[in-house]
Amino acid sequence: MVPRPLITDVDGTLTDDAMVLDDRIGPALRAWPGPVVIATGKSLPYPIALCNYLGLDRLVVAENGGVAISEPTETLEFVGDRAAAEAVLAEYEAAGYSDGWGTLDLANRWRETELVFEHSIAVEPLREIAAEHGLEVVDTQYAYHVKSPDVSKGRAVERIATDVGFDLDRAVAIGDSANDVSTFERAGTAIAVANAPAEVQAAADHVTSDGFADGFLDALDRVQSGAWG
Ligand SMILES: O=C(O)COP(=O)(O)O
Ligand SMILES: [Mg+2]
Repeated sequence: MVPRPLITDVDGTLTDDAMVLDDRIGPALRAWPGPVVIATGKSLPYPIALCNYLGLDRLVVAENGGVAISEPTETLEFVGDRAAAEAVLAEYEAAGYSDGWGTLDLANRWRETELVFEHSIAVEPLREIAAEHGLEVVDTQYAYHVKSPDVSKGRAVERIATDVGFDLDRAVAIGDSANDVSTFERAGTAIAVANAPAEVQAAADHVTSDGFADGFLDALDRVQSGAWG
């Protein structure tokens, strides 16, 4: 039997509640018998470094699907429009608001297809301005992302699956937030960890009892034992 692909979110799924990577994640991902796709809202250097130092193939979705990379097949795809998001930021700032990052902004520094705002900012005016520019605001629970509506982790995962040649119907997707629902919709088995909000849990086939990395590791065990198909 061909091993099942695994598509995993990072923040809130492979981490603890302080967003620190759980020590058990590296061994668990290296032991997964099929391809592993890291699909995150973070900018590209973060998941590339994660794969690098965990010893994983670089199959990466970054920026909520704005960037898709498969190193084995030399795929590098960008979709989305950072300039459009910058126009939203400029208008938001002109209205007296800020993106919340201060002067050392490591969240947007390497971001190429969207912009991210700190989670304590005033989101309603941001939503209004983004909508006027044809963009949307996605709440990952840790930040707000201003992005093109046609950009999604799920669409980027489709691109990687086509290039690498794996079957999404056999894939297992695990995540915790609104930006994971598009992946849930495409994978054969979708699992939300317990810290996911109700609407994200409702989009999954299974929900773990534990939250964060404890839930993720439990989900891997259940899939591998055949309990969750
Ligand atoms: O970048 C974020 O806001 C969240 O990142 P994640 O998609 O890995 O959870
Ligand atoms: Mg997450």
